[in-house]
Amino acid sequence: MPSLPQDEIYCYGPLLHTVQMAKIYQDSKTFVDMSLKDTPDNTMKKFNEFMETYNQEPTPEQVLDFVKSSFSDRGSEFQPFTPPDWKENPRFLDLIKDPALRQWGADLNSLWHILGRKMIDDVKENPDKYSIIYVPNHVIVPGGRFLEFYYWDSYWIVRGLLYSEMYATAKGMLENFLHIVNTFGLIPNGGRIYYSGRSQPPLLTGMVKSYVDFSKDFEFAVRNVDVLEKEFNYWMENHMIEVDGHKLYRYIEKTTGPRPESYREDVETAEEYKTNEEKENCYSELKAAAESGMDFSSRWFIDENGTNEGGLKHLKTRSIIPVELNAILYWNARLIAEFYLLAKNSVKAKEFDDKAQEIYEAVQAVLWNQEDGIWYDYDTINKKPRKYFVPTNLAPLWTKCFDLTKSQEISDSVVEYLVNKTKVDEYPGGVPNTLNPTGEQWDFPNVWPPMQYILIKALENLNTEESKALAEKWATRWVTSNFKAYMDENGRHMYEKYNAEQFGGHGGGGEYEVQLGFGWSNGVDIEFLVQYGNKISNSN
Ligand SMILES: OC[C@H]1O[C@H](O[C@H]2O[C@H](CO)[C@@H](O)[C@H](O)[C@H]2O)[C@H](O)[C@@H](O)[C@@H]1O
Repeated sequence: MPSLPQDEIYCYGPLLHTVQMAKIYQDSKTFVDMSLKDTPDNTMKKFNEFMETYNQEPTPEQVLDFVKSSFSDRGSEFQPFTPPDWKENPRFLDLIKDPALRQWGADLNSLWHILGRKMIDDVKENPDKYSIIYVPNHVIVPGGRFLEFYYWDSYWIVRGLLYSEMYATAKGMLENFLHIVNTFGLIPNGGRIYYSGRSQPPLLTGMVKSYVDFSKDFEFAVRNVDVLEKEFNYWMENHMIEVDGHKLYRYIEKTTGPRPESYREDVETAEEYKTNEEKENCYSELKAAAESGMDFSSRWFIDENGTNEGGLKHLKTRSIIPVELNAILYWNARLIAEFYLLAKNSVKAKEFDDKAQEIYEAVQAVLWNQEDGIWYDYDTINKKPRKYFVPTNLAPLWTKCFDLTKSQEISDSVVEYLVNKTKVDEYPGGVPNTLNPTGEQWDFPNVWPPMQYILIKALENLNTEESKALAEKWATRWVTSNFKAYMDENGRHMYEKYNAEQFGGHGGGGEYEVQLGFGWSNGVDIEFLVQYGNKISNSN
């Protein structure tokens, strides 16, 4: 990622440190989302004078005055906007049998209005004054404090848009991502420059596949396959780790300093470390966890005994090989091969089929656990599988990174794992992200929409009687529980995360309040309403 003039305001440096450590906003993200009233240079000059005036020790009130005089409120980079291809009655609504659920489907479709964002022209003309990354087309965002695009969220948002027949909006978002790969060489975690040192689970190729499947616009894949290859290579070149001669991939981030959007929180987490090196190490683990999308979770803890107990000081994200990242990269390679074949480039198609095969073999050799009949993350410090439940243990089934001829055998062990060994089928509000109640947002009892999606698709892909029955049961439970939460007396809300222990409850915990909106929740519910809505009734 090239360096930008506004980096020293939004990404590192004394101004960022002074403002974030003054605790003038409850949510650290508020400040880094504000736009500049003047150029970065002039703002830095003004800041240096301000610090001199107050002997380098301004009070929080003085810092707040400085921020108010130098920055515009967050959100000022957008203009009111309705996606032009929005339709009131997309055909998917006809597939929903229950009238109350059908009305909810219509409400979900209407939420694309509220989540649509278009940048004002000034962002393109004066990008130095903004932390937002300029993109040519409008986007659908997650919602709440998340005013910009998020990489992996967009996979479920794009699928929801496609069911809503908003092909132009979906295609525009894909073009934005392709533009970003061409400009930055990677897709940042989210649409802000302070996110650009890390990515998120690489689902652009999967989004292109979804778009092509729905629209039959095969030319789009043919035209852009080289950009998808470029993104794939970014992951190959920056995330590889070898285990027993196999190349696998993990989450890792290489910039220095705390996460700008959670600066104070990260400084406090690193407080117990004395040396700069230890602190930087801690920041790197936090940022690598953010790259995974699961920030934060005991999934990334390795304590002194090699277990997942402890807290953020035990984060060892970079030393854990995550099942889903490897399963997704396998899928990317397969899809890129498919697109090269469409482009009649059989040499490239073969190259990517070979890459897929290589990842497949590594996943089977290192992550598959024959004893339990499931895949596990791998701990490279203690050289052992991490035998903890995470929905992503099933990700190879979602991306078809498994031997399809062994479906029944795998289905037997996977269903046994879910129903009897981990008992994750027993929760009324969905399958929790882990079984470890740490208070972190990606731990028990929180249930996350993308994970319900991965689990249900995994079971569907096994295509056995038992796995299909469980998939239908979980999809029904998910839809009806989310509907109950939506109809709650506190208002009509879609939440970013839900609660395994409560049918109709919503999630909490972690470093920010539960957010409303919400992009991926809407996308996942729309897809399950499409698939199972002819059977589900609100009284199920
Ligand atoms: O500001 C804290 C963190 O917020 C984001 O993470 C969470 O929200 C994202 C948007 O829905 C989602 O993609 C991610 O999985 C959530 O954990 C952000 O992505 C983090 O990088 C950021 O530090």
